[in-house]
Amino acid sequence: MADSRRYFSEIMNTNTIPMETEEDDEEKARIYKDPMKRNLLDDFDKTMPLDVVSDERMSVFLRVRPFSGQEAEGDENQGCVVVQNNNMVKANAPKDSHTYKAQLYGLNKASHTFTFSKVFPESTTQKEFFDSTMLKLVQDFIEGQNCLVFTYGVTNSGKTYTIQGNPRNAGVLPRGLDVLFNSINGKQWPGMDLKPHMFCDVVKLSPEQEETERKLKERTLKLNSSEDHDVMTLLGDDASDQSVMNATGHSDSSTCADKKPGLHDSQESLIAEVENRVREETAIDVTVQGQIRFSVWVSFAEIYNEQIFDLLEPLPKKKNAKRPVLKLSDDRRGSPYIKGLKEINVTSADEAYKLLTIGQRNLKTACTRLNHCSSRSHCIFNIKVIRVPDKGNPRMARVSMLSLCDLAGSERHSKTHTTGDRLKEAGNINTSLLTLGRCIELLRYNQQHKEKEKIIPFRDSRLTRLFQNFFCGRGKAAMIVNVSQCASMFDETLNVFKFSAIAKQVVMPPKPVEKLAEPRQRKTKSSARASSICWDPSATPCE
Ligand SMILES: Nc1ncnc2c1ncn2[C@@H]1O[C@H](COP(=O)(O)OP(=O)(O)OP(=O)(O)O)[C@@H](O)[C@H]1O
Repeated sequence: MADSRRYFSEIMNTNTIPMETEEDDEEKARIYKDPMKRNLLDDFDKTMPLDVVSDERMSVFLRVRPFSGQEAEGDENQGCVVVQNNNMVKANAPKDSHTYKAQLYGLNKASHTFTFSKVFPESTTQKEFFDSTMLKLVQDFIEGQNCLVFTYGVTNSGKTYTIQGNPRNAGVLPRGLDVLFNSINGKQWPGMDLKPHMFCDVVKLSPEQEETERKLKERTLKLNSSEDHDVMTLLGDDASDQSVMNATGHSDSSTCADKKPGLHDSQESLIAEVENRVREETAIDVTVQGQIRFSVWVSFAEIYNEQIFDLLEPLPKKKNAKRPVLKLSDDRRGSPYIKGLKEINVTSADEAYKLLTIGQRNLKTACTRLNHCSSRSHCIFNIKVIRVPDKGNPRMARVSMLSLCDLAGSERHSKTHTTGDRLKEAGNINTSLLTLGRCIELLRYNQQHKEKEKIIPFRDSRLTRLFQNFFCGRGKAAMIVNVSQCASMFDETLNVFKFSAIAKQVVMPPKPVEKLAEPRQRKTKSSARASSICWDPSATPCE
């Protein structure tokens, strides 16, 4: 407890640079100057029914990465991370670490033990990890629950491997997509006339709008590295030589090299990758839900330097052109969502996987252009399922969302990046992860001090605003903690352990009771959407 408090006071003092943006000003004006428009849900969130007894704690899973060949041969294997049993791990400070030196002065302990919902040793396969962590969440999601899964760990600890994996050894995201489509096979809603809207609403599209959606999907699926080629050609050879320094002061090129697009990437290689990937075969029985049809939509966003970008948006071809920045907005229930983020209807896991790969390639190219490494971004892949009663009124549809977030490396970049863009970047990563830490700490504090609750600073970063719903009863959250066993990263890894120890104590509040409302028709402002019908699906019973 004292340790975790010290950790938070310590990281509070790191060099962070909060960015004031136009959006922030608008936001403040909206919230503070116009009390009529103030989002009271924020105030209620801290008093939401936490007093209702709920024992469901946030699941926190630990995965230990095996040593790479190079690490195993070097001096990295010093028994720093020892798995004790299914739930417990011991962290032993190596002699060169700050932690070890601090314990000589009585400031710290050389060994710490941490418990988790489940600990996965280095021998765990991708399949075993998925079955024990995500499968149940995918089932909850298909049955209508909003779920968030996010990874936390230092750079190179295995976050992306765990979430995305590779075509031969898929991570939890492609496996989740496979399970979803294996389960709803033959039960899909025909057409694209029902589309998710805002956080979890649905709009009914006109035939013309449906056609527009179809063309948008076609265009997006055709996005490929021919555009990347143009970009790379424009940049010349310099682009592929760029490397970034990582937190340990070494060149990041080894981490980033495999993340940069090759000049030979093409639509053909993408098709081959999709066709040859190894698929997950599990299916969940959805017949218990009754006569339901399912419509699946996906989106892919990046938060970099506290700015949100659409990874399914083609990159501007001109060398100095900026990517469009997306804003956060609240729906009428106060649920934050990314305004203008493309949502694409998918009819198979392969289509969704293709979009995931296109988004990753976009990210890599953007990173190369902007001279930053993809591990400096938070990447959020959203899957939304609209569940429509088969023969009933489509107005009885409900939406649920599964959000998978690959967070930026949690090490303190400010230690090594002290100038210009790197400093701004480091500050922003620290700000969002620090805010996430503060939110989790205060969630836990409020649950233990109901008489003097504190306001949770969800609004202090884009990331925590997006996570807010899941932490406040409108969904479930699970955290995957990735650690490497390397002696050189021990101090940072210990901070990751301490962070997760706090997260594990957070109880997920029960879903707030929502009033039943009459389905309503609403005309949107935009003439393009003039015929859209929007209703509140979560307020109407499904069956
Ligand atoms: N469980 C594992 N088994 C085998 N290899 C792994 C495992 N976890 C990670 N790796 C390998 O370790 C390397 C680093 O993993 P990865 O890129 O997923 O780290 P990361 O935490 O996402 O890093 P960054 O924050 O820089 O994106 C990769 O080469 C990956 O293939």
